[in-house]
Amino acid sequence: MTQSKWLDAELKYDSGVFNKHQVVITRGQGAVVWDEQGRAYIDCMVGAGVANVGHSHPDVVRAVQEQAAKLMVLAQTLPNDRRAEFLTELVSVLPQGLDRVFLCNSGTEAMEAAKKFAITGTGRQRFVAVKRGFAGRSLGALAFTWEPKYREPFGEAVDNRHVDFITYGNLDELRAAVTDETAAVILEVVQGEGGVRPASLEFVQEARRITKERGALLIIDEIQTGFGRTGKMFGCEHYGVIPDGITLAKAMAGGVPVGAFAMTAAVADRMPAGGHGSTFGGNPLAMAAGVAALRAMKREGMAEQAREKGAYFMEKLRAIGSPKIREVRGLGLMIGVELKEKSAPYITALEHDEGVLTLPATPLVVRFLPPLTISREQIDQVVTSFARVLE
Ligand SMILES: Cc1[nH+]cc(COP(=O)(O)O)c(CN[C@@H](CCC(=O)O)C(=O)O)c1O
Repeated sequence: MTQSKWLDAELKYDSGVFNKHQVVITRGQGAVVWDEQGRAYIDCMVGAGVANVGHSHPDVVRAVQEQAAKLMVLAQTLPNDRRAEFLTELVSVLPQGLDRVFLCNSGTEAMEAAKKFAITGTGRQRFVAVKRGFAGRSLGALAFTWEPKYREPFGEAVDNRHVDFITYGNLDELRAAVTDETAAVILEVVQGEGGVRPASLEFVQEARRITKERGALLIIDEIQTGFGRTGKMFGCEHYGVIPDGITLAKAMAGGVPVGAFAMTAAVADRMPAGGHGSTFGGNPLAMAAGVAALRAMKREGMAEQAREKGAYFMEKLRAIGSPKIREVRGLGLMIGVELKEKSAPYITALEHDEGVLTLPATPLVVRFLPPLTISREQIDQVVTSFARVLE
């Protein structure tokens, strides 16, 4: 079969940073995507945890179509009905007190904003981050990203001398690292790219206690755990903790790029006027998609779906009983299967032989991030396929 002209063009003109698969995906609906030959794949990748509401959710599609025909572009200095509607909708689902929002266009931008608001919000310059944490690829966010392979190519341009890294879950290291110079502790309640690792209750609750005690902020990175993924609207809800700030992106607008840093008024009010900004942040097109996505999440009870289906999915994965599986772990529909060998060949076999898309999370883990609307029948298909490739 001749290689696709679309694949040719991407391989020829793309920057080269991505390891390109050999399929060209042209369409998606719900939990399924199709390649240009019309082959269907159950998508447990969804753009690394973006399509929580499913591909091309009809409400999101309609909202984008209508808004595109009305007004797509507007600077954030000019108020807009859709943006106001989105902010109102978002604050209504955020943990109590997080009612001031900086809007941007990606997770890494949300993390950059969080860093700046934390500095002005506390007058401090040091941060505590967690080993295996992933905060984004920009030079500022990379300072909080643990994996050396992401930082080393850029040398001193990634300056993390102001960051103290602690071991995920280590209370003693946490207590020793947070001082009166600490602006914020940054952590994910489930490390996603770091291997799908849920935090312990005591670690997250101690992070909240110790930051309050020492005048630092607790910023929880919900870019991957947010919007129903873990079985609650936000991952921090599992821990009974309300942070001072939350970074958000991925699923927030049903697939249209949006990022945000949601924070308390106490933090927001200490940023100098004009101290940060974003050209595309809060644009009416993305805001319309976000309103539709948030309303669909609530109306369809997607967080509850994730809780129920996640328990079912993990139970079925554990029942495979393969000697190649070390552990099945996760929260809601944020699931990782740690193997006793490299996961890459199995991820490839799932795609090529079984028509199932998954993604890695460190070299040994197969990560499953399906739409929260995936059906139980589709889960069964995925599990059967996974059992087959493990044989
Ligand atoms: C927790 C978390 N924080 C921040 C980011 C950065 O978001 P963005 O700037 O929108 O990509 C991501 C991306 N997570 C994916 C890593 C993507 C990459 O390799 O880069 C992932 O988990 O695969 C996260 O999962």
